[in-house]
Amino acid sequence: MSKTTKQFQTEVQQLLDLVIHSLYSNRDIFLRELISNASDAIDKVRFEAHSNEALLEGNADWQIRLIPDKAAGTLTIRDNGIGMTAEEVETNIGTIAHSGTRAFLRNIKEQNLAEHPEMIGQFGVGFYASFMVADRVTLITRKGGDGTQNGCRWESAGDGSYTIEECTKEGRGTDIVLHLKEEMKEYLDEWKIRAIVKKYSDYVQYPVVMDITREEPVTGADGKVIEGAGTMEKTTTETLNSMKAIWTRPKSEISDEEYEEFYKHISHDYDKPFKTIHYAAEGVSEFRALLYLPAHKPFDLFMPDRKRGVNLYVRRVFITDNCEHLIPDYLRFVKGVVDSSDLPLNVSREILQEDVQIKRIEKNLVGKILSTLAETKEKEPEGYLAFYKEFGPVLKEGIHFDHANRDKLQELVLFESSRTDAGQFVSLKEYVARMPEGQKEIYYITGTAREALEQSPHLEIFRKKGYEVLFLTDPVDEWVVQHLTEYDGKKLKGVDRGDLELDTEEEKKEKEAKKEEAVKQYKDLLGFIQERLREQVKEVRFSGRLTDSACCLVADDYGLNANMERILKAMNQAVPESKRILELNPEHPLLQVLGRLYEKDKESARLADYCELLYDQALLTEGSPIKDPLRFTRLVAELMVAEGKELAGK
Ligand SMILES: Nc1ncnc2c1ncn2[C@@H]1O[C@H](COP(=O)(O)OP(=O)(O)OP(=O)(O)O)[C@@H](O)[C@H]1O
Repeated sequence: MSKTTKQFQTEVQQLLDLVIHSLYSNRDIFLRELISNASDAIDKVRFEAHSNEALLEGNADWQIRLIPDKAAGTLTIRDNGIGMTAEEVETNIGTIAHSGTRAFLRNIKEQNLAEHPEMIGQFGVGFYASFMVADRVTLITRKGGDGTQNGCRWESAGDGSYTIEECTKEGRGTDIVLHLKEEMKEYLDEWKIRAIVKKYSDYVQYPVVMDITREEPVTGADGKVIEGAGTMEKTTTETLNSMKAIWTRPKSEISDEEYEEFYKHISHDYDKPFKTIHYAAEGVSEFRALLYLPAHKPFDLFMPDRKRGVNLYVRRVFITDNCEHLIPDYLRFVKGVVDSSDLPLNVSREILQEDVQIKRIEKNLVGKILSTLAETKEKEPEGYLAFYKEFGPVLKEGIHFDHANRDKLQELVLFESSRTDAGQFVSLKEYVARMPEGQKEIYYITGTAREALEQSPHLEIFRKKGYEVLFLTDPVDEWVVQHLTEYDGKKLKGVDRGDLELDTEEEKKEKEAKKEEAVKQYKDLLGFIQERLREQVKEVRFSGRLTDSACCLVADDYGLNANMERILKAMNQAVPESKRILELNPEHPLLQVLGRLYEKDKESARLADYCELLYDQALLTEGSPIKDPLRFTRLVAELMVAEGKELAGK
């Protein structure tokens, strides 16, 4: 392959522009990113060499070497990791594979990145961070096991294009040569480099080395200083990091700053973590875990191709960052490291899928995370609330998927309610504790937004009775309530489904009497409305839940409610045919008008129109779309005109 010039994928260039122009608040991190890539590359070759020793080329002296060259103005980061083929360079460096990340980048333009660098930090600028300090970057790499002539040289000035060509390269691995910008030459300074490595990469488990040259007194063959002989330059290779995997150290010896830096290293988050969980499990399964609960949700929390957050190590050797069964999906926001003493080093990724040790570890991690959350909720309610606002919708998925931990999870979930202010939450325990006497069930309403739910006619009777209703506005809530059907011996009941057990015996009798009276009076009318709306509803009946509104739609106990219908449609799923019940308020004046019209002329077109309007009204008040908005507005307009004419005639 001769030297070719190629264009970056649009989003890569966009990312580069963002890095160059917006991310100047902490340039030092470029070195952390490159050392971290080098360390990942060594992890990979070390792991793959278990099944293919040829990759090693006889060199297992793992090392990341930093080479500052003041004369050339370059800083080189050299590793003897896995290296890349030319194709890999093109896909890894020239493109962004994740569609979610691409979409995010497209949208990020409008944000003020200079003020919110954490937005971009969320997915890690990785290699591109080089361009914060360099105006040209050369990458020379060769894949382990390939011949020395199969190297690849890539170069770019970060201005939209790059060149790529083949080259020879002696050692396996990758050199990143940063041609430092004039004002970035401080990164050639030994002390600056030392300080950055110590701060950001101390725990990297391979030696980060650098040649250090010092003026020293001349010594003789016996190593003794020769008096009066002056000084000479002496170069020694020094390891700059302690290489102590932070998770293997005792908790008492680790400072908050160290925990924080490690979190930032693995998560690319700019913020501190919300909670750090560090422990050693002993017994059936032996492992150490260092887990973090982030403070803010990443942009890709709901994207299917997001990265997993917990890396698996076996006795300090990295195995995978993609172990599916290490942590359940509903805790996918957790970041960290698990280091097992039980698994074999050459465990294959396929075996991991089925491994009983992994299942044990998962069970233990989940238990620890949930108990930490429970403790936090108890001791730091405000902190927990802030965390819950970020991750509550994900945590709630556990109620649906994690049967074994449902009891614990139901203590962790929070909901807004008719008694909380917007943005404030209540737990099920608190709800039950403040239930007024006489209330037997826990009530909730599902929908898309609190503002809409507050207006719902379904709440009227609950307001009157002083019963609190939980507002379930996350799409996942519909699934949550399918599994969370009871709490503390009390049934959870949707206010928009089935019959409600709200009244005392006396109230019931009174209401029944009223209903009977209404049925007697409007029996034929009820039948007539039902007939007119045969296509739309299953039944028309009088309501016990309305006090102010004229009508509403309710689902039967197992039918689809309006919210579920909306969610399924939004997911492009087939919505099963399910008609609901139209409930009418027997005391509403509208019913009397309909009654009079019916008596006067059953065949009247206006009566038929009113039936339709009634149904549309019920749909609109619950926030559902009506089938024919044009016809609806025409009917309302006609009504207004008729009213006008009547007025004129008076
Ligand atoms: N020193 C290296 N040796 C081998 N491969 C590398 C090296 N540096 C980068 N790569 C490859 O390039 C890819 C992109 O690197 P980049 O730093 O941009 O992102 P990343 O490391 O995958 O993601 P993140 O920085 O978010 O962890 C890496 O996934 C890796 O495959």
